[in-house]
Amino acid sequence: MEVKARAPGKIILAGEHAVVHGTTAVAASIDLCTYVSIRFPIPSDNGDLVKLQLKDMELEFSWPVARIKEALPEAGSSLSATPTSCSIESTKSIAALVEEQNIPEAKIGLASGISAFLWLYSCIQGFKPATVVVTSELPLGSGLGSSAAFSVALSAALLGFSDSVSLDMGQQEWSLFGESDLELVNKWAFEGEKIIHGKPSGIDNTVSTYGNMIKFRSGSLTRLKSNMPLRMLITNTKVGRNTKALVAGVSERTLRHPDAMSFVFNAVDSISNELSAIIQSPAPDDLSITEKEEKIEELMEMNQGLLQCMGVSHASIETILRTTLKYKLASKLTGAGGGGCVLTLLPTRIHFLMLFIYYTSQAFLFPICFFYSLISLHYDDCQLLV
Ligand SMILES: Nc1ncnc2c1ncn2[C@@H]1O[C@H](COP(=O)(O)OP(=O)(O)O)[C@@H](O)[C@H]1O
Ligand SMILES: C[C@@](O)(CCOP(=O)(O)O)CC(=O)O
Ligand SMILES: [Mg+2]
Repeated sequence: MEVKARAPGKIILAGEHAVVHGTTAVAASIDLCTYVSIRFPIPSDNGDLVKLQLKDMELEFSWPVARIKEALPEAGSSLSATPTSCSIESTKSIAALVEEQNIPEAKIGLASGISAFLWLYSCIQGFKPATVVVTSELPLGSGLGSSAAFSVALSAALLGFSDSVSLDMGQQEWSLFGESDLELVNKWAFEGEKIIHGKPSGIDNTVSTYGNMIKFRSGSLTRLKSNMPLRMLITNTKVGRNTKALVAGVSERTLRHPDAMSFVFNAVDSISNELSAIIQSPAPDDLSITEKEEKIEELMEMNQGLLQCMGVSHASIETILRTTLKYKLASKLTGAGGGGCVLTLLPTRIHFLMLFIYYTSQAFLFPICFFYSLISLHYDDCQLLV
């Protein structure tokens, strides 16, 4: 039997980085997903390998089950219903398992994803041979939460085979998890994110697990219901970066300037709360859509300024900001910054096609940019195909 899970990526409308330090952030899932399928060999296959195939990159990694068991005895003793953090000892053993695989130098960033795979796989499924296939519509390391979508889809697929989750195995369509199963998927995915990000806030795995739009603070989520159209253009600067290093950089700055940074984080908190209130305010209220959009644009600009204070902007991001400003459009980075993707609010006054023509006429942007056109927000939560 094969189980396939899918989980969406995300954008952060306000509050990235500050959310790691306990303030509020607002995120929405997008309709680009990561897919993970798992197949266990039938007895006649005589398989004794755990295989991980990253289809988009045409890469395959494999380990004899006995080798994983020898390196990670601790993992096999955990219960799938009890998410477990990877100890320092297991982190070292996993590093050795990953090193044995000779990952191509240009793809070395995958090491953390492969490490998360080894931990989640052996904790949830124990020491069994299997073939795990991963594909993704998300660009990796670009701020759209590929690490979280990977961790969520992987946890969901692995749990789909475990006794901890009760699913109707006769389904032919994508099926949704129940509320308590979603919570379990989210907790395991957070353990994966910890291996990839170092110190994640948990917002990315939470929005990927539950879908739609959420407000998130210190591990707890509030589901948001948007009462206005919200169109975002996503531009990928294609400048590679690593979330773990950027998050660590902000923490170091916070240690150097604790007072100043606490004001920055508090300002971000207010921005996120105001943004979520505007998005949720009932449609026929005092503010017209245009007034709401203008407020959101201003909040995005303010959030971007504070992200610059945290030291996570980049020349490529500033180029996009300048370009969109020419058309009186507000933008901010999304995710960890340092390159990656930029959000631009497309207010109802702007027709997307018009903007596309203007924007693409900026020929100098072509070598560095890639558009995702309009990505629809409010995508579903993680799902399973059995
Ligand atoms: N489909 C995938 N297969 C393997 N590893 C993945 C996949 N998606 C994400 N990852 C891991 O997550 C890392 C990118 O995560 P991160 O730096 O947090 O950026 P983002 O989450 O914004 O894409 C990759 O370098 C890789 O280690
Ligand atoms: C910077 C941060 O707020 C978001 C990181 O998102 P991404 O990995 O760049 O997609 C980190 C976190 O909240 O865990
Ligand atoms: Mg990430």
